[in-house]
Amino acid sequence: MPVEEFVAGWISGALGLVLGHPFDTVKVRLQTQTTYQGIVDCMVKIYRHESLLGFFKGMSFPIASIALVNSVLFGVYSNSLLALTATAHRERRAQPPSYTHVFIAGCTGGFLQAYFLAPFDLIKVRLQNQTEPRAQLGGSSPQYRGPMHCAASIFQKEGPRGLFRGAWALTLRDTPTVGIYFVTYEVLCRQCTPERQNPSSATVLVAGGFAGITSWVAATPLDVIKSRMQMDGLKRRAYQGMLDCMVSSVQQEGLGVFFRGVTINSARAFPVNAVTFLSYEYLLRWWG
Ligand SMILES: C[N+](C)(C)CCCC[C@H](N)C(=O)O
Repeated sequence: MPVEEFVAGWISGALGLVLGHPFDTVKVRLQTQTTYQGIVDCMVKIYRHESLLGFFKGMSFPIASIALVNSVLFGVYSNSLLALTATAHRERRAQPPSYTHVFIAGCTGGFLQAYFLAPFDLIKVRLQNQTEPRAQLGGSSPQYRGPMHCAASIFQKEGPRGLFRGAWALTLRDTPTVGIYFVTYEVLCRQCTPERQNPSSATVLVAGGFAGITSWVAATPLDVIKSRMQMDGLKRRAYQGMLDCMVSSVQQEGLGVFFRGVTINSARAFPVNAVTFLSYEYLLRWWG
């Protein structure tokens, strides 16, 4: 994989990420805390209590890790397609792979990236859930002072396995839904593009955006469980495991719990994934 692709993928991924992070913070809070009435209430409370900075909590680690996570996701996807169909990226418009192959390659990418993503995602979620304003003289100071401190204290208190809390739910969330992500993208691109041609920028943006929304809607039920598992054990253990987390969440809050944060997640997914796919396609065209 050329270095330029890696660097540019990181930068464009990071741009999408910064754009989407405030939405992500609201989503994580709605999924794991019961103090908010809805999206607007959550936004107003974050702003009043923690200022604009509150929306950007937990962002530095995802920016540092997106290079790794995105390259595993797209790299494994593309190489799995190569193994399944014996076509490289530049040949795929002339000889389009079947949707089954796209789905299997996507699932493989999703499965492997989940392990790289898990510790970074855990730290992001723990930091996003700290509701204390940053530096508050005389006020209660937050449990974690920053991402490194958060990682170190999880490691100390819970051991190396602690850093992978919620990783199972994350793997189950991402394996099928990354398959859905790439299939949606391919279907929409092919629908809007004459045969054997590259999709236009507008098509790539729209197909990428909708791929983000569709896959996130499908991912939301396990996303809620994942976030709750990641927050578990901070004060006291509430759940025995993933199934227990599902059952007790449904018992206490009804089936609607599985769609907590779906609206805000979709609003975030469109711009983030439009930008991600546009840069992915263009980099491969320029350097391919
Ligand atoms: C498959 N799943 C929906 C989990 C995620 C796929 C999109 C990943 C993208 N980096 C984003 O943050 O939106």
